[in-house]
Amino acid sequence: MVAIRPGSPLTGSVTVDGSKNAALPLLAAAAALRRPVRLGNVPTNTDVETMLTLLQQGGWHAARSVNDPQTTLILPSDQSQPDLAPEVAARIRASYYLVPALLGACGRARLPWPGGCDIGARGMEQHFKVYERFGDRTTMDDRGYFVEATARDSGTVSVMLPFRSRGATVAALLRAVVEGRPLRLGQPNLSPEVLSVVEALRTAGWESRFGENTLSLRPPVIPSEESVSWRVPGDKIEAGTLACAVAVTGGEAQILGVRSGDLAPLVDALRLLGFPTEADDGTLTVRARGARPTGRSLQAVASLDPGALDADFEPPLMALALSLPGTHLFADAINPGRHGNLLPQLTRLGAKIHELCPTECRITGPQRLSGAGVEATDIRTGSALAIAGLTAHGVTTLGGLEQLRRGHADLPVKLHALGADICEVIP
Ligand SMILES: CC(=O)N[C@H]1[C@@H](OP(=O)(O)OP(=O)(O)OC[C@H]2O[C@@H](n3ccc(=O)[nH]c3=O)[C@H](O)[C@@H]2O)O[C@H](CO)[C@@H](O)[C@@H]1O
Ligand SMILES: C=C(OP(=O)(O)O)C(=O)O
Repeated sequence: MVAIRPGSPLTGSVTVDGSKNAALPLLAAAAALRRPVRLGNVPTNTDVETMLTLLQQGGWHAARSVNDPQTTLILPSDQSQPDLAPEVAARIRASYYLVPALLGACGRARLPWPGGCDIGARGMEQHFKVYERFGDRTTMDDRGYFVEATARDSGTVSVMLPFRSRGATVAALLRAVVEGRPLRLGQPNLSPEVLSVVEALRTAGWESRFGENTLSLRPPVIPSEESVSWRVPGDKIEAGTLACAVAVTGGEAQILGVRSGDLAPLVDALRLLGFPTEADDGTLTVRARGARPTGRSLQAVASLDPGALDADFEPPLMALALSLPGTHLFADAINPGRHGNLLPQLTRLGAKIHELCPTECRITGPQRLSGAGVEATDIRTGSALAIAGLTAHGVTTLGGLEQLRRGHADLPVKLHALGADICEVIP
């Protein structure tokens, strides 16, 4: 566990890791492509390490470069095998991204129900609808699901998603890649993580177009087996978390290595609250020293719509808002169990939170928090508690670091580098 105490304002600069949630589908895309892929800026958090283990189990060569451990080489499978160790695959949500690659390599995929953050019912019936549109047979039981490729057609596959699921969008893209078929996808998820996959496929010769309501993909005119190089974008959520930590302490810092466009809703939120914030040329600058909170009401509503607030920004913003004047609204109906994880932990620090319903709450600040023992019950609950601990009077001990490390290789180290009073303690 780590112990956190309030201290001086966070200052300096720090570089974020590659994004876990972009790295996971890019690794699966590399496996689906059946060409050598050199992927740079691959973070070392445990979910990504789990994904690399799964690729190796499936027969792919997936290894970090000795000279540059952030670069991973993924080579096509010659000895594929579709039955990945269920206890490993069940650790992460993103094991479901491997279905298309396994279908391409073995014609079938058997996986356990996905794990990952325990933040409410997390269905995947839209993935199965996607596979069925490609002619695959799907079966499921208590332990997991089985997908089998049956059809060998070549025309365009059209799929209309009922909502903008990131997982189902990636499933459709990668299934089209494996089958070499054009895809027309209605109501796609257009998050930066999905667009990173689209961009990567373009470098491999796939044509793609998208507007707000449709995403289309076409195979390369001349297929190639040459290697391609991709790069995982910087982690927007890690950057946003660090920005909230800087703001809560009244500090001033530069957070490097993240694309400015990925941060627009977070930057808007910080500015609305009164923190001068710029995102330019891969650098997020937060100047909270001497900043006057506006007292304006933040409405942090998680959404899957293009350009809207990513659900994973909501917890760090909630931790920040507790220290600010005004009445602020928070909602995450995408992950219906998130508040059930986060709110009781913040309450242990003395936060007064008015729950409007299980997925919506109102906070009126500023509130004075007191240090206590808390638990990272999911990745973003962990990072929000680290932020809250920076202002809570006394010592906050944060346990459950294995959850935090699933998404961030070393968030406490980065906070320490900015001057936070945070250290690892043996319980
Ligand atoms: C690995 C990864 O990138 N995880 C992110 C991804 O999760 P996740 O992979 O769950 O995201 P999706 O966009 O696919 O799904 C969002 C929600 O829709 C529901 N759903 C989805 C598909 C389906 O077939 N049926 C169904 O019911 C689930 O309740 C799910 O929680 O997006 C969430 C919301 O932006 C983020 O909080 C997670 O950090
Ligand atoms: C919810 C998250 O991850 P996962 O979907 O992998 O559980 C997350 O990254 O915050």
